[in-house]
This record gives sequence, structure tokens and C-alpha cells, in this order.
Amino acid sequence: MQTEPTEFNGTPCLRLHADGATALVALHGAHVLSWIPADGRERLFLSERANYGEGASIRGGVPVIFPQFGERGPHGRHGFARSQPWQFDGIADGRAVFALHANARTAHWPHAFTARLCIALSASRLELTLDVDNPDTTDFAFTAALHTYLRVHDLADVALEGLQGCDYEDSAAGGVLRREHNFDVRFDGEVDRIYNDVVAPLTLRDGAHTTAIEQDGFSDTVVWNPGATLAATLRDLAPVDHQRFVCVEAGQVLQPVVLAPGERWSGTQRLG
Ligand SMILES: O=P(O)(O)OC[C@H]1O[C@H](O)[C@H](O)[C@@H](O)[C@@H]1O
Repeated sequence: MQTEPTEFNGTPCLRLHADGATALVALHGAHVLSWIPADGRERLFLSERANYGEGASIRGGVPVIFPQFGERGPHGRHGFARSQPWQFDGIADGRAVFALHANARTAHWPHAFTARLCIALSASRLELTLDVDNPDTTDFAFTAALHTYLRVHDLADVALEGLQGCDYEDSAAGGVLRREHNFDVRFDGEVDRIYNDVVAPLTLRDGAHTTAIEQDGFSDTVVWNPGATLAATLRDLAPVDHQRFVCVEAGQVLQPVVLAPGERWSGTQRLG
């Protein structure tokens, strides 16, 4: 893998190159902004109205959610990792490694920790691994996700397969528990669901294109599209932009991880 320092909208980034594929990663949040496999087709959605700069949450790409998913805890929505500067630690075992250590800006979460995002890139696949280490002297608990915004051509033509039979919490309906009876999930209006114990690979169909989505370590899969009504309230999204993405997120949400001193937790999402 080759790396090239660059900038995007004033944000320091690293462009990764491998086997004819590229990925653009902002140091802010270790946020993957773009993934273009060797076939040249961009696979991630990034809002043209996204905010950048200190403390911003970038709409699109792959936000790293840690140490709190959503509002499930006393901390800021979706945690602080996505809105803090990470460091590039170099290439290890062919993967680009980005790290966030406990620091003055994370002191409101009173734990020593190291979070790492390791990115592997090949001609047709992107593999993202989030590692969390506990170098502290006491346990800590956290929730986390890789909040991937997959670009789609026409939402009306999109189907997500592989969730049939899985239980889910329907966040768009106040958290009611349901079971997925459909062969595929379609997107007509707001969809905001936390599927539990997803074991099979998922397939996102977008017209003639398909993307396989696999995860390890993460116990949940969050599926989100705001639909037109909610999207209209999101100021960092252009009016019809909700039709251009589906979030399929590898998450550890319903059951927080409790990490003992000296332990490491690891979760991976694979796309291709
Ligand atoms: O607007 P954000 O803070 O980035 O959150 C965007 C979305 O993230 C997840 O998918 C949640 O399940 C949604 O409830 C939330 O609306």
C-alpha cells in the first residue's frame, strides 16, 4: 500500500493506493471520505454540505463511532472519536493504521484508552478494523460503530438482503422490538434499525450493482436512511441526498463492551 498526504476541503488527509484502488482518509476522525475500487466507481456517499474543521462531524463516508453510539449514555451524540484529530501511525501488516489516545479533549470520558482504525485495501475490497485497548487500571464500557454511508444510484431500486429472521430494535418507532420477516429491506421513508446477531454476509443491491457487507466482532448491524422528512431537517444534507445513500453500520450497540485492564476488543467491517 502506498500513502500520499493530501487535503480535502482544508482537512489534512491521507490518500491510500493499493492494486489500482484508492481510499481518502481524513485525520479528523480517521474518517474514510472516499473509497474507489479498481473499477473506478466511488462506493461511499459524502455530502457536498458536510461540515469540516475542529469539532465537526462529517456527513458521509465512514464516521467512527466511539465510545458511545447515538444517545445511549451521558456523552455527546455518537461519542467523540468522529470529531477529534487522530494520528497516522504508518503501515503495519499491509494496513494503514490510525490511532486516537486518551488526551485532554477526551478527559470527560475518564479512562485511558487507545482506539485504532486499521484499513486494508485491495482491488475490489475495503476492510476496516476498529481496535480498542484498555491500558487503564479499571474496566470501562463502551459502544461503537463503523457508520458506513454506501452510495446508491436510486434508493427506489435498492434492497438490502441477508437480514431475514433477525430481531431488531426499530429506532424510528421508539425502539419497539420486531423480527425481520422480509427477504430484503427496502427504503421508502425513514428506516432506523438495530439488527442483533447478524451472522450472514449482507448484500446491498443497487440496480445491477451489488456490494457484499461482512462483519466480525461487532454484534449488531444498524441500517439507516432518514427518509425525506427527517432528511429535510439535516442541514448538512442537500434536499434529495437521502436518495443517494444507505447506511449499513457494523455496530456494538445493544450490548456494550466491558473491557478489562490490558484487554483489547476488535471489530471489523468488510466491503466488496
Ligand atoms: O446525524 P448523526 O448524529 O450523524 O446520526 C445519524 C444516524 O446515525 C445512526 O444511524 C442512528 O441509528 C440514527 O438514529 C442517526 O440519525
